[in-house]
Amino acid sequence: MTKEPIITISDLRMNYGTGPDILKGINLSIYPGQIIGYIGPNGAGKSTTVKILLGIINKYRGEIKIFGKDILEDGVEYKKRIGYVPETAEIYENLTAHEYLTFLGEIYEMESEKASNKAKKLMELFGIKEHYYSRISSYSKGMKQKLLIIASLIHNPDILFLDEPLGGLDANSVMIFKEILAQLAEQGKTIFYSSHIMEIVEKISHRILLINDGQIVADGTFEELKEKSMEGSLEQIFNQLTGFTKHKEIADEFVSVLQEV
Ligand SMILES: Nc1ncnc2c1ncn2[C@@H]1O[C@H](COP(=O)(O)OP(=O)(O)OP(=O)(O)O)[C@@H](O)[C@H]1O
Repeated sequence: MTKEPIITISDLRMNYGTGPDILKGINLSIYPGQIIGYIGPNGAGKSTTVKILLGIINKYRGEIKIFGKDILEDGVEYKKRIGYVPETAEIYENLTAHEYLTFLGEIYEMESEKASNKAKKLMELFGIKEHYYSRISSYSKGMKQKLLIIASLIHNPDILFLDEPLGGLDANSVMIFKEILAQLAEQGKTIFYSSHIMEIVEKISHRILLINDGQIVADGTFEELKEKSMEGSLEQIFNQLTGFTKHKEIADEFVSVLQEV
């Protein structure tokens, strides 16, 4: 790979104050123009990694460089070039989409009118333009998700962090969004895609990272992981690498407990 990495993570370790390390020495170089599928079991450390990269958590050990600069030294500058769809949305329900998106645009130093026009166009393309002046509290789940996606992209960021971004989206919208991601990657944007939906991660990712118990245990293209593990699907690779073989046993027991009086 001839390009310079856009994100470099060196020996990243962190804990939440008490107990053992949640991240146990992560080393990664991420290159522009790639969709990175970031997967792992519940509690493995995915959201923690993303929150560190976003600067939300800054008590960590190791070094992180984004756009070539240590993020602890770069302050807010690098954040202007980053977009984020969080796992749980903290949308300001009492605002309208118009208010929310123009407010965000202004934070990103866009002209208010330009931000508003762009927001309206993007809402139209997602089929929700007629709700532009409605309060977000009146939106359906999928509509809120579309709004979050627009909010993460309105300033045309170079790196996009997506945490389970498809929640509530209908099949047609999923198709549009997957195509948008592919085109953004082609333009050289970097997309960090964290999800539990293995079929989608398998299809869209140029590179898959599997974190288990705070460590990266697999790193490669889907084809590379498949070859190494001798498994056919990403779901099976995930089961194998996380040492999980008991789904039937646990389900049997769960159903049998339900039948107890
Ligand atoms: N604010 C917090 N305080 C203490 N421990 C936390 C906090 N947030 C997360 N943890 C712990 O850190 C570990 C990693 O959590 P994290 O949210 O990064 O996992 P994840 O891989 O994103 O999981 P999921 O797939 O369930 O979203 C878990 O053991 C969790 O209990």
